[in-house]
Parts: sequence; structure tokens; C-alpha cells
Amino acid sequence: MNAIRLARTVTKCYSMRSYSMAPCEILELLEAGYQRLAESDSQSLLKKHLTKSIFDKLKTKVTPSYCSTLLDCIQSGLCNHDSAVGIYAPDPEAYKTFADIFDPIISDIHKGFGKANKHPASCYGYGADFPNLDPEQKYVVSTRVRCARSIQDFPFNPCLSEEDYRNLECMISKVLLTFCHEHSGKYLPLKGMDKEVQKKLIDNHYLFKEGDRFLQAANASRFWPTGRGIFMNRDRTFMVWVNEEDHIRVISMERGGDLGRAYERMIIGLESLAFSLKFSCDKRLGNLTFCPSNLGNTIRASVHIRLPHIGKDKAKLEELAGKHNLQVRGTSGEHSEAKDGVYDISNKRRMGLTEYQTIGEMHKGISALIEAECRESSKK
Ligand SMILES: Nc1ncnc2c1ncn2[C@@H]1O[C@H](COP(=O)(O)OP(=O)(O)OP(=O)(O)O)[C@@H](O)[C@H]1O
Repeated sequence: MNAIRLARTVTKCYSMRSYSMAPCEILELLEAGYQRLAESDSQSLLKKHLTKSIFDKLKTKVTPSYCSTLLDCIQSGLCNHDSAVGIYAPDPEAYKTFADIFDPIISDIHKGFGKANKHPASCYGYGADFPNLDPEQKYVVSTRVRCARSIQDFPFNPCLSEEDYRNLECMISKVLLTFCHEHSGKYLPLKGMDKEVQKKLIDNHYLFKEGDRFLQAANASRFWPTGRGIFMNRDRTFMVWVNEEDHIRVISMERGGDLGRAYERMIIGLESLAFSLKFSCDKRLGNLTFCPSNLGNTIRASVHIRLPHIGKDKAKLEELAGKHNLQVRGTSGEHSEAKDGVYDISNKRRMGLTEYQTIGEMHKGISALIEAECRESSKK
């Protein structure tokens, strides 16, 4: 059995774990995986920050409630040397137990968010403060705003039992089905979903894809498709993903560039959920999520945008976007390519600033890219 498959077997039964330090078979896998990572040409943040002294300090530790080990945190990065980050939190306590590796990675992803920094309290403000980015619909094809939440007293994906998945799905969908007006809709469980329907929902950018190897290696796809599903309103402008990467992803999307309206719709949905459900939060890190890249206010606001002149050269576009704290992805999300010159451009910063500030930064950055595109096109 290879090391990775063995890791999956070893990390299977969280409910049966009751140890105060990582057992020998986990230590062996960790040592072997660490050695291979150290010898690799991996560019991951895991490799960059997991020094031998931090590794030795953390390798025997386990989290107090779920007995998650360092292997549970880093096995995706050990398997996939091409990971950008390479670490996930198997449960909310992992951020504290394994702070020596999470903190430098968090500070690297969320530039400048050091140990002494504290994520601010939520401040949503008003969507109406952000005028339509592209009223004539020349550039922005569609706008999407999403955030993530974890339900308090539940661990994250790798530690969830099949029953936990069912219970979470039941709790969350029950609340969603009470939503009214623009937010009212249907819950579609993934289990039993017609394959054609599923494909169409994915192709239309509503539903999550399956088979992400980074999540699979992190043990985040166990019991798939049990407990996974999507809630959608009638207009297909408001969605909630259940038990994909996080327990909850609240999503608002629409055609065109009305970022303020999409944001406002997402916040109303989020606040309605928060009325009935308690979320996992940390005083310093903000909302707790499976991947450290999503901590803080958890918002990724994105536009699908056509920038035929400044988008000709992707490296240059990335450089310009970076100056405005924006990230460039392909049309079908992370690890995809741009189709027909349509890029997915989103905010990079979500930690150490409020929701309102994140949307403000995104609004300013996209406006600047549109201005640059106009300038470039008028030169021709
Ligand atoms: N502005 C947008 N308009 C339409 N679809 C979008 C837009 N932004 C993202 N999408 C679609 O949403 C889906 C999910 O994208 P993706 O997985 O990249 O991001 P995410 O849901 O924010 O999660 P993560 O950042 O964890 O990957 C994809 O189908 C993607 O094309």
C-alpha cells in the first residue's frame, strides 16, 4: 500500500480516536512525507514554512477534541507538491494546536496579517454605496459574491462522520427552506441528482465541481455525495452550497456588473442563516474555514470580465490586477483557463479588513481595470 493510501486508512476513524499524541504509524507517514517534500521542488507555502524545527515541534501534537494530527493538516500538501498552499484545518482547534505552521502561512497568504493582528468585527454597510461597475454591459459578463461559514460544534470535512454530514445537511436545509421573497427556493441534494442536471448546473457556474484532488487528498470528500447539495432561489441569483469545501458557502450572482446589488443579496441571505445557526469564529482569525486562504471575512467577490486589450497578455493582466489586490482565475474557477477571453477577477484580501472594505477594494480595483481597458482601446 503506498504512503498516501495508507494515510487515508489511518486517518479514517476520527470518532474512534482517543490519543494524547500522534501514534507511531502517523509519525512514520509524516517523516516519510516530510522527507519527500523537502527533496522536491515544490513551491507550496507548506514547503516554504515547514522548517525541520517546526515539523519536529508539531509532529506529535493532536487537537484536544478531535485528536487531529499534523498529518491531517498537511497530507494534501504532502501528496500534491504542486499545491499553492498545501495545508487545511481538519477542525477549528487545529489553528491553535498547529499555530506554529498555520500562522506564518496565514501571514504569507493574507499579506501582513501577523501574530499581533486581529481580524475586525463584521461591518456590512450598504450595497447601494457601490454603483454598477459597467452599466452598459460592455465588459462585465457576470458578478458573483460568496462567503463561507462553518457551523459551531462541528469539525471540518476530514473529521465529519457520515451521520454528521446528514445532520448538517438537515440543519442547514431546514433553515434555508424558511427563506422568503427573493431568497426563497429549493434544496437539491447531490445524492440522487440526475447526472445531466448536475452537469448543467456546473456548466452554468451554479454548482461546485467534484473530484478536486487537493480536497480529496485532504480527506474532504469522504462519503460523497452524502450530505452535499445546493439551495437555489427561483431566479438563480442566490445559492447556498452545503458541505462542499466548507459547511456553508453563501453565493449571490447575476448577469452584469452590479456588485453592490449582488453583495447586498448575499448579506441578507447570510444574516437570515445567522439568525438560526451559530457559526465558528475566532477572536483573532475571524470566521473559521477549512482552508486558511478563506479566513477572516471569507468573501470572494468576482467578476467574469472581458478585457480584450489589457487581457491579451495574461502575465501583464496579473501584474496590473495585483497592484489593486485582485486575483485572476480562468472562466471555470480555480485551476481553469480563460474561455473566449473571459477572466474571473476577484479580491485577494479578506483578512484584517471588514466585508465592506473588501467589497470597496474590489469595486475600486475593477473600476481601474475597466478604465485601463478603455484607455488602451482608445489608443488603437
Ligand atoms: N463572476 C462570476 N460569474 C459567473 N460565475 C462565476 C463568477 N465567479 C466565479 N464563478 C463560477 O463559480 C464557480 C466556483 O468557482 P471557484 O471554485 O473558482 O470559486 P469559489 O466558489 O469562490 O471557491 P474557491 O475559492 O474555494 O475555489 C465556477 O463555476 C466559476 O466559474
